[in-house]
Amino acid sequence: MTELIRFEGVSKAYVSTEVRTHALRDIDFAVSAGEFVSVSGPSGCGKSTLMNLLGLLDFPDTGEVSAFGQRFTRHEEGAMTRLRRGNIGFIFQAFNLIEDLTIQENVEMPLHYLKVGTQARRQRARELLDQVGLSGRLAHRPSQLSGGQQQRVAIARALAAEPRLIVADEPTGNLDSRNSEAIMNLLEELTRTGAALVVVTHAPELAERARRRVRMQDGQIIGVDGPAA
Ligand SMILES: Nc1ncnc2c1ncn2[C@@H]1O[C@H](COP(=O)(O)OP(=O)(O)OP(=O)(O)O)[C@@H](O)[C@H]1O
Repeated sequence: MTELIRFEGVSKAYVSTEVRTHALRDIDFAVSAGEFVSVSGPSGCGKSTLMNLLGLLDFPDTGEVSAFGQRFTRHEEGAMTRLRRGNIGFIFQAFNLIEDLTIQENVEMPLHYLKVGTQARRQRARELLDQVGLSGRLAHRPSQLSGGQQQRVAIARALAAEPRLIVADEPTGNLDSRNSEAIMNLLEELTRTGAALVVVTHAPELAERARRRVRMQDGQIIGVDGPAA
């Protein structure tokens, strides 16, 4: 299987005036094409930090990152942004949709960054919103939709640029059980399209659906269930 991203000996600390918090300690981790991986562990164990690094939003203090065929030994903002926009989709607990834009415009956003033409952008956004069952809501604003519907928009947005990797941070965290179930089904379907999905979650019912389940504690990976990468 094609390897998309690999961390070797990755560590990351946050330094404030008083304390130094070791958020990640010597992590080795890789994700291959089409995988469905869950990451769980207690609050503060480093899950969000790991997701930020996976999403090429941040860079480790020490260690090496290889992503989409490129090897980084230091923070290279431009290259990381380019790789991120072309290869990675994001889904957040708080949906993170832009209220000033319609649902359709929100889904078009990643394509806008990639300079895809207006017509192609619109068409792709409509197709995706149709796939997530929201074709009747194209001109609505995010706040006019339920939480479950907003998360479906966020999933459509994450898929817009046909990413090879999707990172999701507590995607069902703000949803009731019925909406969570619908979102979990949608995420599972998404892994059948060939994209890799890495999901951080406290919810055992979501974590258990993943083929590989990573457990973290105190900035370290303490266990992996399922096939090794
Ligand atoms: N910007 C920051 N500045 C200082 N410390 C931070 C910062 N971000 C995270 N930390 C600390 O790093 C550690 C790991 O945080 P992280 O957010 O990755 O954990 P988490 O597992 O995602 O937690 P949660 O489940 O509560 O979201 C924690 O001790 C946290 O307090």
